[in-house]
Amino acid sequence: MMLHEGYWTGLGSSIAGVMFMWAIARQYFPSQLDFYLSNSTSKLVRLVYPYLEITFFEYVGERLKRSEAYAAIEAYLADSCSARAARLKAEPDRGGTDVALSMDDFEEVVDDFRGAKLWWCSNKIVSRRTSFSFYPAPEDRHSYRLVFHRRHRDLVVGAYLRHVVEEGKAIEVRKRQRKLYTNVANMDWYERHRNAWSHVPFEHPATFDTLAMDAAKKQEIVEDLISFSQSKDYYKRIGKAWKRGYLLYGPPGTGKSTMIAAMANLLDYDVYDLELTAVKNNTVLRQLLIETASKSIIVIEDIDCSVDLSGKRKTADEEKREDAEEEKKKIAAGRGDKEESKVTLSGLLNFIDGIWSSCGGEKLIVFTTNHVEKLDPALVRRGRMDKHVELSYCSFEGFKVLAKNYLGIVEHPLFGEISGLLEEKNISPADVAENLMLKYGTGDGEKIEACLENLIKALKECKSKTEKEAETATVEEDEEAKE
Ligand SMILES: Nc1ncnc2c1ncn2[C@@H]1O[C@H](COP(=O)(O)OP(=O)(O)OP(=O)(O)O)[C@@H](O)[C@H]1O
Repeated sequence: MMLHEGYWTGLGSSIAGVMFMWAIARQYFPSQLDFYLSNSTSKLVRLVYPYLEITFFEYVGERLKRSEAYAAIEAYLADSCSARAARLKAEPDRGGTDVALSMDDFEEVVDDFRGAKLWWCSNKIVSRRTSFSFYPAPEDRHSYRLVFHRRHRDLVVGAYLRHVVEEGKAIEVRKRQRKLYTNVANMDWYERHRNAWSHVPFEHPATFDTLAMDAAKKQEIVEDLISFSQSKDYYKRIGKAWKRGYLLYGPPGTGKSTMIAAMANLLDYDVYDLELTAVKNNTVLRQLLIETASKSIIVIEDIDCSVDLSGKRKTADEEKREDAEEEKKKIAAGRGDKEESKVTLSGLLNFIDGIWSSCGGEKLIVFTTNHVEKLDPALVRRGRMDKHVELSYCSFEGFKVLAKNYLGIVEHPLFGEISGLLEEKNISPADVAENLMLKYGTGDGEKIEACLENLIKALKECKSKTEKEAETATVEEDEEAKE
């Protein structure tokens, strides 16, 4: 049927009339109209589409921080549902030594939870790229969308999401490549990453099994660490930050660093090796420590050599004021960055007691020293350093652990002589280990015997315990006399 020209003209002016009335109405009753329309539209949609959706974006807020919930969902879906996904993407994992599979963009998987069916979909909002850019635009927004029936709302919002995030976090911990962080980075790294910590994969093989020390003491430490790592609820209940301080002390080469590696391996923690002498002042120290993640050990080795242990304790505000004044003086004098470290004992104590409590949980802080007697009692009092562990010269029990590690033996005719010598002489486990390296002789039996003979020789050359004690006493007397 042909419509004549007059029809179109009439229709055009009617639409224009309706639009004019609509514009007038919106001007006088804007909110009432919007409410009425959206309400009736959503009622209609709900009637025919009984599903709800929740979207989890990768970056929240100012895009500064990756959402922890998103990361946990990603790990959960990669582990539990990706087997069912048709399209997967592969990325290098564990420092590039492995391949990690996860859901590809715009892929869907179905999950089952207590009889409820849930659909997950991975989305990406691709941002516009300028024609001359070769790089992926940083504004690409990744998200996961969860779709479920309205009747499962309470189950999903309560138990299911908790289950996904908890499972996801546990998977992340299991699969992550642990890291050894250091703050002694070059300025290049700092400029590029704006992060004071640089890191390498943490791959130290030490375990408590291979550590030479008294078996009962070792057992006590292992139990203490495990109980700490399982005490989240306990710390919450008593209102204390989930942290524990360890002080490891003893002569050089007795296994303090080795024990820290064994602790990290036991608990699956990262290690932050904090070189205090490279920290400019207390403000930088605070920043560094705030940037440490949970499930980690913060290590300050040779604490007696790293911080000025003299001086009275100051409050955090006094510390900040002093740092600012120091900075001003430096600028006025036109001095560069290569300054001596200005970290003070009170800066360290303020951190352990104060800000420490508010920056994430599950952290161990470990101090090591060869001279426990030099430490300020305030630094190592219980509550700050909860556990004091002495690592000492090699006992026969310790030697047997090393003989098993290095030579693969638990008995030998020379053990008797070695046991007698170890009772008389002071030798560090590091020196024992050095002598047990299979580098002498030919056949296995001959090599082992050569190692043990070598150790006996080294032990005979060591000073006896009484000689050593007398020597230490004389040095201390001389130092006192000088003072
Ligand atoms: N108790 C021990 N059990 C097993 N191996 C040990 C032990 N003590 C030392 N070693 C061996 O000696 C080496 C040096 O030990 P480590 O660095 O742990 O000693 P340390 O007490 O930290 O020394 P320092 O005070 O000089 O830093 C280690 O690599 C390890 O092979």
